[in-house]
Amino acid sequence: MKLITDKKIILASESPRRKELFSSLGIPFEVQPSGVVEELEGVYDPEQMAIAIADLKATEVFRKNPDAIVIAADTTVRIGKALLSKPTSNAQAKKFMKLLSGKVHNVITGVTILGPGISIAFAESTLVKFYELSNKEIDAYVESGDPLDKAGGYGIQTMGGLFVEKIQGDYNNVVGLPISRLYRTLVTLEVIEFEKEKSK
Ligand SMILES: Cc1cn([C@H]2C[C@H](O)[C@@H](COP(=O)(O)OP(=O)(O)OP(=O)(O)O)O2)c(=O)[nH]c1=O
Repeated sequence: MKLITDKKIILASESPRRKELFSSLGIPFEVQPSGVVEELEGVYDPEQMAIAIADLKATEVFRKNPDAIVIAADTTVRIGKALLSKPTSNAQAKKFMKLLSGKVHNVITGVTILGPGISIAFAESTLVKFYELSNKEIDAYVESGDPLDKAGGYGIQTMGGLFVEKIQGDYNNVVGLPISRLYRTLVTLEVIEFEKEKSK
């Protein structure tokens, strides 16, 4: 299958994982990180919050590129009533790991698509269950430096994947971009289409 587009597409993200996942569509795109400070006032549920932050990122880049289709995302981890974004220190990353140990959490990614006449957002949620973690393995994992650029303080695609007992939902959503749902949405919006096979 080959996908094509006649639009200028911008992924408003500095995340290498998002870039890699978006590349799987096989269409040309540019990367322009938004530089937005991810802070929001007010009370939001996790889905609303992930979408609101994705909106901020997409809006900032769309303002500078009003002819483009701009796609932004935000990932957050919810456990009980707590929302875990990226840990700001190793000490906080250890706290996050202790909270997640032996429990089920949600990984929620909000996605916003903006373009001329297009404004769409959705949130995708994946359930992840961690095994019970020992203090030794938490310390060893956190000292590796892996948690600091990742929501919830772990990477399912890196050694954090060793802690995962079960997952229910889209794996790529945990990595940071629900690419299958995004692909479907872009097809529905006619931003991307299938290249017709040339008749022989
Ligand atoms: C839970 C989890 C998150 N992550 C990453 C995905 C995101 O890059 C990051 C969540 O932070 P975000 O704030 O969503 O994204 P970002 O700051 O990295 O990039 P940008 O805002 O420019 O798009 O956590 C993993 O790589 N693996 C995981 O298992």
